[in-house]
Amino acid sequence: MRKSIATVSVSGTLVDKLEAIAAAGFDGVEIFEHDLITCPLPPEEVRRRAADLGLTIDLYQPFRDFEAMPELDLRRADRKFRLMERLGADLLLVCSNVSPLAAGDDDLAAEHLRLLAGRAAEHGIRIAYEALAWGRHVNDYLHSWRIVRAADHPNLGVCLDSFHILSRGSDPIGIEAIPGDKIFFLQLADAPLLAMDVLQWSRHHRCFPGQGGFDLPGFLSHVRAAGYRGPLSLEVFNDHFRQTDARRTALDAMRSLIALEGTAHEAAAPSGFAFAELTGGLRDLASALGFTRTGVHGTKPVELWEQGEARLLLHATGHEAALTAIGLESPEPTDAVKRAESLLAPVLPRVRARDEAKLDAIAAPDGTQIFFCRTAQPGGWLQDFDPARAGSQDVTHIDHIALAQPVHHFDEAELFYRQVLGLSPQESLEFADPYGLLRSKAMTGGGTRMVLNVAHAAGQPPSQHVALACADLLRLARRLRAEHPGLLLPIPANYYDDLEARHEVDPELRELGVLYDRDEHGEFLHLYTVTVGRVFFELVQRFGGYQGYGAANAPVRLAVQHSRMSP
Ligand SMILES: O=C(O)c1ccc(O)c(O)c1
Ligand SMILES: [Mg+2]
Repeated sequence: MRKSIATVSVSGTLVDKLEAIAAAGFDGVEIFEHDLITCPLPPEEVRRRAADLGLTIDLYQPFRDFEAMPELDLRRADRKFRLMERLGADLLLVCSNVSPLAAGDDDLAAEHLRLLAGRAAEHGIRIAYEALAWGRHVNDYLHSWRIVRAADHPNLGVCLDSFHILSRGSDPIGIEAIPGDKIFFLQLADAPLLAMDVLQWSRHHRCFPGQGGFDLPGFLSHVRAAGYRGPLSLEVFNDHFRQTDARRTALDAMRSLIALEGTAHEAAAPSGFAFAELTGGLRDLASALGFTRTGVHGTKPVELWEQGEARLLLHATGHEAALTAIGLESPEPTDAVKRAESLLAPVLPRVRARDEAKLDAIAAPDGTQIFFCRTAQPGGWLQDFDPARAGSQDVTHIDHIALAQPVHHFDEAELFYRQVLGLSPQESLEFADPYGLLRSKAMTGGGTRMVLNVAHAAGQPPSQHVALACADLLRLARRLRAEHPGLLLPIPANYYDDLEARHEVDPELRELGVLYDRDEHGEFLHLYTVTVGRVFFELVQRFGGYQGYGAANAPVRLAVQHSRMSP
């Protein structure tokens, strides 16, 4: 289907917006009135720019507070029709009246809309009537359809907007009863499931399909079943997207539509971590945690450090320590890359020596490289290392990797991990940091657990971490406390006073500085190393079916990390 987007969804001036939207591959735009009014170019010039960029102007909007007013005002409409002729737009969105002066009279609303459609027809223009979720009398899509049906004019149809329909909890199955050719326009937006005033929710928190909690695939299937043939158009009012780079937002918007349409290449979710790649000379830390250097890369200054199934690729270079790449176990790496490519993720060029294993990599939104590997396969990536097995077995595998995302790119990161990698978002959590509120969301599937955290600008502790699963965390903690004093993050006694008030726990937790959590499935022990550069390690042990990440203890970790950063 053709793909469009409302200019309100991206940042910049109208010309910036059109350029970014065209660059992302959209076919058309909805021009938001505010963007035109504030634009120095005459409508004819906007029309020419859009055409030069290969964009059609699919809709002009919004026309407000028209129907069922005490006095019919066609003068304002006439002016807008003339403007639309100059702009080359032939569809006007009329949203349901929010004025206290409007009458709750469907016959009058239908009569007014019929007259409006008649006047529009003289200009070759059609009217799409949209029920705003907060409309004074008309706030439900079936109500708007009843009025359109009663008005019975060929130039009048409905505009369906997924936000208005799903935010009110209306059942979208009713869409199938609307004739497809009476659905003049379709606007798509997702949103996080929030309990708040619906107008505020709509104007600030809409997001692209797949970034929120609505069932957009289900919604779209009803619209398709109705026989709608027009464009899929994104209309997203979002405080962050108004501020971020328009090209990046437009590309993300396009990615969300490709995923929603279901036309991306299919690939299975990764089944776990093959490796974590880190720069900045973390050898001493790895060694203290019981990792052994088991290989050296044939051609690159990279060492393989292993323990159980946990593998670290360590660069010796002296940059600030940072996590630069993640290897994911993928049943079919070629499919994974094809899916990523079809969803517009940047595929990274790899320079490799002739006999090295082929590794396919893409870039995540924060620049982290993601490699798709089949470690067990003969000739897999491990062949590039000269192996010598040995070492301790306290750590069994990588449990999860947590990456801080800039606040403006959190939604983009969520969409990436969800659609490109096939992970499912878990509950969004918030916890107090001494200097901010931290948002965190786990993305999981097929044995892979990623945690995305919001990075704050002000004094945020470095926050990339690799969590290592341990067979016997207390044993490892005893050894680390004895042999490497200063390696583990100290935990305040007040934490244990509170913990012991809530649960009967082993007093050794306090001695060792081990943190504790539990959920309805099981228990969790964890602790943290001090931070080196941007990176720290977490050691975890899950008991029973514990599903979480110790988020309840995150405020304690953050406070300790902050106190260590200050002089
Ligand atoms: O928030 C609004 O006013 C508004 C305007 C036009 C729309 O299409 C819409 O969905 C909301
Ligand atoms: Mg709308």
